[in-house]
Amino acid sequence: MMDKIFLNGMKFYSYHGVFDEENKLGQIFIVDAVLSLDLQEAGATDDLETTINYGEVFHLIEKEMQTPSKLLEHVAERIVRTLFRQYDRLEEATIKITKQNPPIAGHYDGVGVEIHRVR
Ligand SMILES: Nc1nc2c(c(=O)[nH]1)N=C([C@H](O)[C@@H](O)CO)CN2
Repeated sequence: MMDKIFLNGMKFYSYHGVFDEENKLGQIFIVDAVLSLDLQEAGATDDLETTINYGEVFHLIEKEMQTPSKLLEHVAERIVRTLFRQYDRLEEATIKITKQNPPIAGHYDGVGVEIHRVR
């Protein structure tokens, strides 16, 4: 199994959605990211340059979340593309985006998408 870096429960106030009200009012989105790469070198050398800095990943994701899209699929795909472009050592990425309170009447914990891409 491949090594992983994860960022769990990132929260952003953004304006993604199919409906006008979502684009105007915005809402909270929760993003979970799992990045697969070989972490042996970082484990052996203790050197941040030999891995992916998850603080930097947070800010890349934050920037993509600030650009409105209609579909969560599109947001997730943009995030993955940005990460692959930025990090040569990244081999696989899983991005999950959850809306906890979309304009859907009913009781649920959240709705959303999860995508997994291999370079
Ligand atoms: N597969 C998807 N279905 C829906 C999305 C989406 O992003 N992906 N979005 C919406 C609305 O924006 C939702 O927030 C409220 O109905 C609907 N379905």
